[in-house]
Amino acid sequence: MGFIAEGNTLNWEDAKKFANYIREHGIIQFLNIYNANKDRSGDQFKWGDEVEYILIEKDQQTYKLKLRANEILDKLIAEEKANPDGVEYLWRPEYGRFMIEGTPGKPYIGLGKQLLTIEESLISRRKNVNRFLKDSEYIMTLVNYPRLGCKDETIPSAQSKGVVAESQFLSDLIINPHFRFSTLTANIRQRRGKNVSINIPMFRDVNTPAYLDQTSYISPSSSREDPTNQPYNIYMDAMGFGMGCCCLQTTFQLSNIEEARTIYDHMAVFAPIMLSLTAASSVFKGYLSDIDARWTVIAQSVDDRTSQELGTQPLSTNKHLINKSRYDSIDYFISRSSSYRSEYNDLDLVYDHEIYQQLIQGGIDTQLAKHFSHLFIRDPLVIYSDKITIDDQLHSDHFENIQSTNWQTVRFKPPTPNSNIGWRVEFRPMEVQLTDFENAAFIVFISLLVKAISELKLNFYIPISKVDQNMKTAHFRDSCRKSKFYFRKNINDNSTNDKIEDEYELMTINEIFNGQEGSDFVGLISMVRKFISTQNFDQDTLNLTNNYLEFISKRASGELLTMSSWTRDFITSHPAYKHDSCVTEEIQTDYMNRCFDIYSKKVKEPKLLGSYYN
Ligand SMILES: Nc1ncnc2c1ncn2[C@@H]1O[C@H](COP(=O)(O)OP(=O)(O)OP(=O)(O)O)[C@@H](O)[C@H]1O
Ligand SMILES: N[C@@H](CCC(=O)O)C(=O)O
Ligand SMILES: N[C@@H](CS)C(=O)O
Repeated sequence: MGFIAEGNTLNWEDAKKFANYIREHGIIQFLNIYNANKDRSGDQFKWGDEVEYILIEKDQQTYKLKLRANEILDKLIAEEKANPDGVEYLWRPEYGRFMIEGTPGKPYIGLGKQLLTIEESLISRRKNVNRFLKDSEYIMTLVNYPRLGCKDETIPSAQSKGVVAESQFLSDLIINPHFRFSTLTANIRQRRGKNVSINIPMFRDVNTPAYLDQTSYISPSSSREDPTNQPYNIYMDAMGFGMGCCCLQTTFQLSNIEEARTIYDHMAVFAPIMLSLTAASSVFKGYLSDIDARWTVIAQSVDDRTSQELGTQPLSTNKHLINKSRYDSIDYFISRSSSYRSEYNDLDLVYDHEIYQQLIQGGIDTQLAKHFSHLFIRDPLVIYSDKITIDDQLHSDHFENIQSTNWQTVRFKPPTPNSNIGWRVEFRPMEVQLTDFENAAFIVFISLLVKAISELKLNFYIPISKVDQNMKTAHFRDSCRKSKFYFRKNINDNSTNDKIEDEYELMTINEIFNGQEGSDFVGLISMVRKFISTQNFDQDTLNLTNNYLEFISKRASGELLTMSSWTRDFITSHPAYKHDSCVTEEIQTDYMNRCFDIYSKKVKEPKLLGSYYN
């Protein structure tokens, strides 16, 4: 969840008048934070996870999205307010009125015995919410509700075409009632000048017609010339289709700013790899899609760029031609470590030159100045009317405003003013998994990897343009088993003698994790094992991490399916499936039943989980 405050928000016409003010003061606030914290060192390795859930109501026949997560959240937050230091979990709003986000009550410290508690914490986190649910209500960790946008999929049932999203498929009622979320929705749409337009390829099965109108998206008046009305295309028109998706994030506090900058870069290289390995979203708006991951759907769902910024009209009122959505992969590496080479930053970075100068004059080095002046090409979207003039020494609201609406694969997070929190990196690409076992496995794996990078001085650099190509590849159907990703051949090598093109090659996810036959590349699982061998883990922790690593190794090898592939298999072999890409209510119900039975251990699903989840 991004930066949130109480109060009234400005509509776009009013908000844009303050854009320059917010940016300028956002940078002043950042400089204050930077100067107070640039030399801090020796911060503990603290870290945490964020898991997003959807709220479902199950009756005998169907599963529907329940639009009252906000009511449950009110109760959870009341408990937190009454006992701020004593609650085991922190609960936060998410975009959908059917969503909720949970994090540990306090960050974990160090790596060791507490790894044993992660899965247990995820299990009891659900129970913590269950206390406030009715018998027929459940929270599930599904990336997206398969038929979101089809008729009658919510309780209460809701009509489309509200004034906020103006969507022909989604009601405004699905948006969390906190002002942040409706303001984001309306202001993105108004800034852009029209509805967002999300287009993803449909899976073309033998009976899939070129034009499908299961959700009647082809309105009688719309023409086949319309880019949103192309054959074999799934068209969605609202922020909720993207930000209604759930992810699994992890955040790490590193010992000092330099370590954080280095971890940021290496984890950015990992983002597409982990997106592919955790892929868990292959159905959108009731259709089987030809992509396996949510990322592009969210990217398109919050793309507020104007025609000028997109280059279809000459720049006049806007300042920059912008190559990506606010939600996208990062464009720039920021580390000053010895393994960094400027050639890795091979994208033509768009950044605000005035902000850049402000940062340089404030004492920031060119690399970090470029990073933040790149984030600050964006306008603030949510401005709270009574929090415009604030004390820049005490607050960071304006900085956080821009920072937290740059939803990128990794986020470099400076310390929070007036707190003991240090420099952090948030890893954001992973898709949430069906079971707490899988979520725990990925949380633990990423935490071990982050530590291994620092302690074993691993080097994952490849040119950032190749990371972008990997990001595209990660979406391909079954990319985890079938695609190849650019990856560094020698991750122990921090020398800089080779030609850049000789440093990397195309590898499968299996090779990246399990090593390459006939080469020195041993794979990440071995690297993480090597790191573990340097830690004095007790036997229980060793057994646990071993179990998780074996599971991840099998996902990577393709022996176990990703949730996306498993979902495709389930749907295409369902007796009611007509090989026309349509996921009907009947199929969805059986699918959700199956997910539910797997999660609650009523059935085993070895194709997805092997024998690891019993
Ligand atoms: N000092 C810390 N170091 C590392 N991680 C922390 C620290 N404090 C909290 N976290 C973890 O960071 C995650 C996000 O917490 P935080 O309160 O920073 O959220 P946020 O600002 O809403 O994040 P987001 O960047 O997702 O908008 C949680 O997993 C939490 O456990
Ligand atoms: N739900 C979003 C992330 C929302 C956020 O930025 O907190 C995702 O799946 O990536
Ligand atoms: N949850 C995200 C997307 S709406 C945020 O609050 O920034």
